[in-house]
Amino acid sequence: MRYEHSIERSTELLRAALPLMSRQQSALHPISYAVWYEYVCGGNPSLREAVDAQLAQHQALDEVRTRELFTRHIAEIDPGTAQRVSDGFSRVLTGMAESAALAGDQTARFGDSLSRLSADLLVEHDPGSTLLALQDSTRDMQSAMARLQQRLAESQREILQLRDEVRQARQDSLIDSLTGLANRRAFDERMQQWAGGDGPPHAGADPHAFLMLADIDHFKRVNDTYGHAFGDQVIKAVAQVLQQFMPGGGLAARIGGEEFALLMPAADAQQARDLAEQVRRRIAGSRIRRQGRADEAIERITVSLGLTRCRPGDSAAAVIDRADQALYQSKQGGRDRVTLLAA
Ligand SMILES: Nc1nc2c(ncn2[C@@H]2O[C@H](COP(=O)(O)OP(=O)(O)OP(=O)(O)O)[C@@H](O)[C@H]2O)c(=O)[nH]1
Repeated sequence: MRYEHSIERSTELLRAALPLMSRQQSALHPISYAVWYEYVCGGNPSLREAVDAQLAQHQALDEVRTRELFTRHIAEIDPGTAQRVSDGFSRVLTGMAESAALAGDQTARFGDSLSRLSADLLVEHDPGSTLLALQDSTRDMQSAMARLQQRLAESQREILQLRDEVRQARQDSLIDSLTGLANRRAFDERMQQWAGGDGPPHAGADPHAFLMLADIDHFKRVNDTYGHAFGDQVIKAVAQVLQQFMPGGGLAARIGGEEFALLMPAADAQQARDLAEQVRRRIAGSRIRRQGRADEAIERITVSLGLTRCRPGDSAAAVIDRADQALYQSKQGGRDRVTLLAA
């Protein structure tokens, strides 16, 4: 998801963020602004939860905590992007401060000239020339205000662009670059959301959530026999199958070198097992060919799968541990099989 806030919306967010920011112990700078902007816009649940927990203890955010929140929930992006965004905020805020100061000076000058003109009127100067001078001052004031408006509009555009960059970089940081599946961090976040009491992510549609772990069998041998590049090709092929079978509301992730997870809603254990069996069969039945060597026979690629139900009340770690035990049993039992460990 990308930020698509209108100028009006980002102004609203700016207005909402600034008072919250100023109540904290941290200085007002681009990093604290980013934290509070994310907080008020509501698109960053983990940040919101962390800030709310802090505020619930009536603790204002100090410098150290603010930077921690930024690093953990916003800047988990490459340092180059983080630096660019930070520089961008500095620029935008400095520009806004300069514009406001300019407008302030101009307003003060306007006030002075009004006082002078009213004094002139009182001492019977030529009223025509006084009115002309008044007209000039008003025109100056109008153009200062127009410049201010333009600067603010430019600043807002720049903020939107920077927000887009942060969101995009964060999005990228949740994707596994080899397969395009969710990565370990995205998987952990989703599991935490569920274990944190929000209910399974797909609870609205189906209260039954299952976790399936899959591990490619004898993958070291595949790498050793056909090379690392072919190993990568196998990983991608397995990922594609998981993606194909992922039910709506589920999450398919690559959580280790040759280990995958599928978080899925299913009506009951039988349905979850059927889906895992389909995944297993599809992979075992695939013919993955080496690029440029279409005729070469490759040994069958298989996966072992461990499946368990995610029960309300379970911690994320407990569910993963149970699925891991089920996977281990599949390996011990001869591989290329599904084991369901009842909760
Ligand atoms: N090509 C490739 N290989 C990887 C990647 N990540 C991990 N590996 C390899 O995956 C292999 C995993 O091997 P093991 O954990 O020993 O297990 P295995 O050979 O799959 O055997 P079982 O799991 O017991 O069936 C190691 O050789 C790693 O080097 C990757 O991104 N690409």
